[in-house]
Amino acid sequence: QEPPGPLIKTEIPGPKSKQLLKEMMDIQQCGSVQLFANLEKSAGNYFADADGNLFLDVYTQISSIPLGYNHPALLNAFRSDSEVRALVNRPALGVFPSDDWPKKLRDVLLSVAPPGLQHVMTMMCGACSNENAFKAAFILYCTRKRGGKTTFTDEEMKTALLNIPPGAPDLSIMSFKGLNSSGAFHGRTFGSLATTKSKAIHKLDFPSFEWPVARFPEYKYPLEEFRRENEQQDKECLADVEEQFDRWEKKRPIAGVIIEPIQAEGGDNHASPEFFQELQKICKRRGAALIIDEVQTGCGPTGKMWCHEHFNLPSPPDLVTFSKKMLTGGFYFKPEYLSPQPLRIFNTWMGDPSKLVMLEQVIKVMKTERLLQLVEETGKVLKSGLHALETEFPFMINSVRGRGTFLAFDAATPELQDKIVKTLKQNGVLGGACGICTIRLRPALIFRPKHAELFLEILRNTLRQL
Ligand SMILES: Cc1ncc(COP(=O)(O)O)c(CNc2csc(C(=O)O)c2)c1O
Repeated sequence: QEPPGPLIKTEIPGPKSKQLLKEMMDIQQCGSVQLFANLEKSAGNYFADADGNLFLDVYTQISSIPLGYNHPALLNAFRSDSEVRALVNRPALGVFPSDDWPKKLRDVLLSVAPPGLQHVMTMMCGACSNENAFKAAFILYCTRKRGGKTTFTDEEMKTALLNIPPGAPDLSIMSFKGLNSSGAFHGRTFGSLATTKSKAIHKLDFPSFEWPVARFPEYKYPLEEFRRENEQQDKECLADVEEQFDRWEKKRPIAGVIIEPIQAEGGDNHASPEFFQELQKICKRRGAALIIDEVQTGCGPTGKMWCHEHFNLPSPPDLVTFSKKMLTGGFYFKPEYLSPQPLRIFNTWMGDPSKLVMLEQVIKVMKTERLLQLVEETGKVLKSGLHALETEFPFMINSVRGRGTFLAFDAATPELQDKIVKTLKQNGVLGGACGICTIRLRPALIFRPKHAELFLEILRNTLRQL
């Protein structure tokens, strides 16, 4: 049962969180921990911390809990004997999946596949999903280079083990970053990290690949007042994509392009449907895979199951990666991206059947409670409220933007961004920051208009306080 509203009893973080943090710092570097949760008292849209404080949560564990805390459908997900067994007998899915696994993949994951895609691989997390989507892109690129042959020369076999061409070919994946903004986030494992362009601290001290980066559009808001400038952004960025393909053709050919439908770490940077439609045409013409990273935007927060559905692409993306609210990692893909041989896209677990038991419930609740419609309805209340606040506090916040409840606004300075997030927390709201000065909203799919009104009231009081 959700509480009627936030309740802050202590300074934030409170004494128990501070004590627990001290204990944990003796075990690992956990300076990123903000609060310790009391999972028994957390309910719906409310996060309870170890000190008895209750927060309205509009950040939801970095945008990864679809139905809020302790949803009954999830608490009851492991009632039957078969569900418990899926929990306790974790299989190596690439070798000994249980006999209900093909049906689970069809009934759960393929039932919500992006339009036009009928293949899916489960994986462990967002980075793992992107790593293996890259591998699928490289396999197809090289198979095509061999004229469709699926055998390897002795030289390829030998040099692959030495990490040198031709066995380990000098190819690349292109990612995106605006000229003056923080850029893509695709994960922190080595391949995905090579395409991550949001913060230096994610990458310092780690060897990486020198791969191409194209410009991501940087729009002015409100969109309707800057149509011409923003169309010019699209034009320049698409020209940059073409130029990168030309420039890297000799040096390190681009086998794939990865892009978020909204750059969700880089500062909620948006691009138009026209930009994505043109990008897809360029990828087709250049023989590069288009990989849409829906790890943070996927599973409904923009009002559609998949954010790229807003772009009306003439054909499906080649691969779509997911994690977070989908509770399992993985990627959907076109049939040509099926590896010709087994054991090339592989790891011990290849995902986790118990997560599909939970996802099945999430999808059921999304349907029965019409949560995509609720996201649209709540998003309208939230967005118009944010527009009212940017009018009331024009020197503090600006550039309200987003789809569904996947909304954001900019603070006038990075310092003010930090103060707003900190003061919101002290006032009982867990929010999130991203990019250089953006405040991002990532509520659960069960966030209702009443929660939006409450959030807006607390945000208004916070801005008046600063
Ligand atoms: C668009 C997108 N693609 C891939 C990832 C990586 O997912 P994980 O590896 O963290 O599951 C993420 C993860 N998001 C994320 C937010 S903060 C963060 C971090 O590691 O600091 C990671 C993502 O937003």
